[in-house]
Parts: sequence; structure tokens; C-alpha cells
Amino acid sequence: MIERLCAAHPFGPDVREALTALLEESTRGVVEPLDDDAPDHDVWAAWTEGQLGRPWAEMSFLWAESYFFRKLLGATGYFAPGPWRGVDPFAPMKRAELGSDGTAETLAALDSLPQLADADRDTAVVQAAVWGNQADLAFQLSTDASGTTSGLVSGSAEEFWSLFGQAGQVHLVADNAAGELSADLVLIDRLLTTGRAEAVVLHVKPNPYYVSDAIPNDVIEVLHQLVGSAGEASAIGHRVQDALRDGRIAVRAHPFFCAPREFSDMPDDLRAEFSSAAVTIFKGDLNYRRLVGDRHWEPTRPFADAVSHFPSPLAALRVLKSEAVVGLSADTVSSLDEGGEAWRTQGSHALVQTRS
Ligand SMILES: O=P(O)(O)OC[C@@]1(O)O[C@H](CO)[C@@H](O)[C@@H]1O
Repeated sequence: MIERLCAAHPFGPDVREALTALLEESTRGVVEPLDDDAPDHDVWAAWTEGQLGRPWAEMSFLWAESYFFRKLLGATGYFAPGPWRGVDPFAPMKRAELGSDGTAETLAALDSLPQLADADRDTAVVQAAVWGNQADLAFQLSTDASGTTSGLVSGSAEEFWSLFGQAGQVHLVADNAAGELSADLVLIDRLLTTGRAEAVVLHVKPNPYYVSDAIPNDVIEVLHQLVGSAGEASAIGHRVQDALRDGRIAVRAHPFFCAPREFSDMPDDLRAEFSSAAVTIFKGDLNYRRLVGDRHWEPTRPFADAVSHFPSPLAALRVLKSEAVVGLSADTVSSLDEGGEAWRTQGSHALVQTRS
């Protein structure tokens, strides 16, 4: 990943040395404190308490990966005065995906939506939002990515839509930019145009994270792409743009969404926001890990038990890219295990899980 960053940016010797030092530290060294003077220093001081000086290999994967991406921003000068201040180091990768043939095909496919019956359009929009999560660069750099889609191991689009009753404020905790965020805006448009939501809060990351994760600027980039395209994609883009302008859609970027913590530890202000939600939709693998707890749970552990900490109705739309999974039937687990595939980590299987 660091090689790809250095190939994508004309970083000078100082940044390249800092990135090399991070690679050395995180693969063979001990956890060192942040050495940049960023505004999030105090909050990271709390999040790194008790971890400094310990070998990275002893850290939980959730903690290590989060801290790695935060230190990577420090290394590239994201927070420092200079040419790279505020420059998203992953922007070239996101831009390439947004401008790819695959994304163009996805947007063109939206033209089929108006011809569908309502129930079929509901299903198509949810399926696109689920599978939009497959394309994520942090994962695609791993060895497991298979690129195939083997279907849902749990839940359905019908289960997702059954969660919505009295229209209220719906929150969507986004994951990746580009193609996944495009599908998320299509889902948000569907929530608003069918009256399932009076308003939507779209939560993105405050800083670049896990390569593909969406930050506020990515919302602008994706919206620009939708509005500038043609057909239904453009119509959806204009409706989303209008909803942003009249306040029916709000974008938020709470610091906790880049924390090395599970959602059971979320701060009171964020918990209060979700407590008043009609439904909260969590997108993607990392959000799922943070939601259910990043543990080797028994996969048959009830989803409702794993998310009992969350204060309101929720849905998880996730492609499986890591080991943590709950809410599966014993038959499903044995049939998947007998299939001999790395179904938990290769990104070929997905799920829709809800708790009212
Ligand atoms: O949340 P996403 O984008 O669906 O997936 C992100 C993710 O799969 O990438 C990492 C692999 O490097 C995992 O730790 C993490 O869960």
C-alpha cells in the first residue's frame, strides 16, 4: 500500500522516509506515540493509553489497523503545514475507481430502475448497496479478495425494508467512497422518495482511513459524478443535491468513526444521536466488526445479542472480509464450511442483518 502511495504521489524524501519508518515500526517495532501536532492529539492520547512501547504484533487487529492509518496521515503531512496538508493520500485510488468502467456501468444500470415494480426496485437498490461494499482497496490489497459474489449468507432485502415503519430520521454510517458511496446515495434517495425517511444523516469519516473510506469531499465527488452523468443516475444526483440543500440530508463526520474502538464504546453525544434514529444502517466490514465486536464469536450467536448495546433499530449491510460473524444458522455455517472456501474473508459472501 505504501509503495502504491509513493507511486501515486510525488512525495519528497522526508515523507518517503516517514512512510518507511512507519512500515518498519508497524511490522517489526513497538507502538510509538504520534509525532505530529494534529488537533486530535488528546483523543488519541486516550486511545493509545497503555499501548505505547508494546510490540505492534501484540495489538488487536482493530486497534493496530486504525492506529496505522492515523500514523500514515502523520507521515504524509496531512496535518502539518506544507504542500500535503489536508491532501487525501488515497484520493488517486478513489478517483480511479470513481472514473472506472465498472462505476460507469453501475451508473448506467440505474436506468433500469424506473421500469421496475416498486418491490423489485427496493430489492435492486439494497442489493447494489450491499455489493457496492465489495470494492474496497484496503481489502483488495489483501490476498483473499476473490471478486466473485456467492450471495447472501443471512437476511434479505425484504428483511431490510421490513425494518421501516413510521417515517423518521434514518442514519447511514457509510464505508467506502466511489462505487459504494454512489450506491449509498441511491439507497438514500430511495428512502426519501418512498417516504421511509423524513430525513437522512450520512455519517462519513473525518479523515482518510482504510484507503477507500469516504470523507466529506468524497460525497461531493460522487454527487458531482451522479449529477454530471445521464438518465436515472443524473436524476438521482439532482434529487440528492436538492435534499442536501434543503436539509433533508445532512452529512456528519464524528471523530469516533476513525477510533480504534468498537461501537459499544461510542461517546455519549454520538449515542444520543443514534438514540433518536428511526433506523441506523451500517455499511461494510469494518463497521460490522465494530458493531458486533471484533471477536471469534460463535457464528450462530444471535445478531440481536451482539448489538444489544445499540440504542435503536439497525441494519448491517456487509460483504464478509474478516473472521467476525454472528447471526448465522448452524446449517448455513456447516454448508459454508463444507464448501472449502474462505467464505469469511474472501469477499465473496455478504449479509443483511437487522434488529428492530
Ligand atoms: O469496511 P470495509 O471497507 O468493507 O472493509 C475494510 C476491511 O475489510 O479491510 C481490512 C483488511 O485490510 C479489514 O480489516 C477491514 O475490515
